[in-house]
Amino acid sequence: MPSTRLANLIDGRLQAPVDNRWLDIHEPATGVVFAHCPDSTAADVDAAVKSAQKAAPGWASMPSEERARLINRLADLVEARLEEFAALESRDSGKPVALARRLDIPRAVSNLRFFAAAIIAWDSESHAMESGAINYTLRRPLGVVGCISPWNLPLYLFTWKIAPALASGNTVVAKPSEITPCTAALLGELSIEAGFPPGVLNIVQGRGPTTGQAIVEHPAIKAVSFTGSTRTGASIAATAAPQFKKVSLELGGKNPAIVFADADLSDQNLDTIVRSGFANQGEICLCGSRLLVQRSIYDSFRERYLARVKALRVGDPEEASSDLGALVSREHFDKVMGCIAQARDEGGQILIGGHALSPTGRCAEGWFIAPTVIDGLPNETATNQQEIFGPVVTLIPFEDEADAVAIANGTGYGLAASLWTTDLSRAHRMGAQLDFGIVWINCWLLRDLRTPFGGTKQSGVGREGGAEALRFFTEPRNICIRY
Ligand SMILES: NC(=O)C1=CN([C@@H]2O[C@H](COP(=O)(O)OP(=O)(O)OC[C@H]3O[C@@H](n4cnc5c(N)ncnc54)[C@H](O)[C@@H]3O)[C@@H](O)[C@H]2O)C=CC1
Ligand SMILES: O=C(O)/C=C/C=C(\O)C(=O)O
Repeated sequence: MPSTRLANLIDGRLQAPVDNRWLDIHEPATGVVFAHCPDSTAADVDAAVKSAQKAAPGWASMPSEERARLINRLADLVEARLEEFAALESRDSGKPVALARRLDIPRAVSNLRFFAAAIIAWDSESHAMESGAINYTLRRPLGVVGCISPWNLPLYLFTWKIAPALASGNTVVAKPSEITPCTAALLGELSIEAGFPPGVLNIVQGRGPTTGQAIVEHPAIKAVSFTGSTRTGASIAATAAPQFKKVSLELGGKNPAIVFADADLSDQNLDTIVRSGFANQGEICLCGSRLLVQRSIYDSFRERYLARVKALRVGDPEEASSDLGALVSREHFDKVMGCIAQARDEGGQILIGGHALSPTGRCAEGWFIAPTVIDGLPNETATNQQEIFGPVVTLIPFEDEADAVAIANGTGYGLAASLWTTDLSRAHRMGAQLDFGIVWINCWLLRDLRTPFGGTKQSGVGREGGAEALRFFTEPRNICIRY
């Protein structure tokens, strides 16, 4: 298949970057370049912002039912081409096509439909004063907003940002990751077919420090919604603060999965615990990369857990039988292999995996790593403190509830914890004590799009999802009427 050139979507038209410079897009499963993406500059961003500014008044004053209709139309178009999107997402990111078909693309469709419905159902607050006045809150769109998304769940997270931004009446300048730009580019094409007015949704492809930075810096961008690394989140916050821009930052995690001796360790629950560590090659900020197990069941649990991890099949993402595919890039593969080497240096015992894999055939040169489980490292080690973002899980024993809370909270991150217990009182107690934005009890990644989504500490600032996202993308105005 000849390699293709992706385009920017600016002012309702597919355009090449002003400087005509392009980035190579690799297929992680083979290491081969299969597409080229615009290496856009500040000039492309500026053109997108100007178009978004022009479109803003019309889009903001359009009835929300009409905005919702267009967003639903886009969802229908994505759904109609689900297979094509899933194949492209898999090729671009290395994830199994089965996962993209089951999770990524359906969730992208749900994101669009959810916020199309949410904006119609959204109501405004009012506060009556006994002294004879009534207040109500108007929520106005911010104007032009920036949405910057990462490579691990490309279309899933891209739509998670643009859907609430558009539904609440903002015009958007969005940038997907330069590592996985393909599905956002296809979505951009479909937005033209759906009938979005020019300038409402602009997609500028390119690198973080250039294109991304230009979006964050642009004075006409009123807010930035970002998902990605903690380091980049800090840089975005530093750029945005002097301009008093709103920021929503969804950053890294070092999440605990906590298994008590009284947990229901059915096959189904064990499968979920394994999935929480290794889904999407461990490249999800919510993955339970620290597996805390009560000491009284440590040995028996470890045996059953390892048997299941051993059964995971790593291979060609195109094969329906592959549970894990390739890591997203050579650079990320090197980072994860470096983390495994560091764990060895710290005295960790590799129970399983710990090495790269070379599937035969077309994937021989791909960036595959065997699911890896490491034992024997205290919580304070770098391995247990740094986000690895790969198929690597550490096992950590704990004595009792207080010990589990101390170890779980003993990290600079605070995104998501999962807790496995049949003791309901313990579940409530720990739910209140765990310093994480999300606590899953006897489940993992069970998502209700109405709930607040985000983390504490270095995992970010603000919440996405449901009304939280609509609040972020709007400015409240208090109207007070005396009668
Ligand atoms: N929490 C999460 O969901 C994610 C965490 N990560 C973590 O980050 C590590 C590095 O991965 P990267 O791809 O380098 O993540 P990154 O945070 O640099 O990239 C995420 C997005 O931000 C953009 N970006 C980068 N620098 C920017 C800047 N100065 N201004 C504006 N936008 C900018 C990128 O182009 C991309 O679209 C991973 O190993 C992983 O640990 C990566 C992706 C997602
Ligand atoms: O909204 C979700 O269900 C998942 C979000 C995941 C991330 O933000 C991530 O992995 O970066």
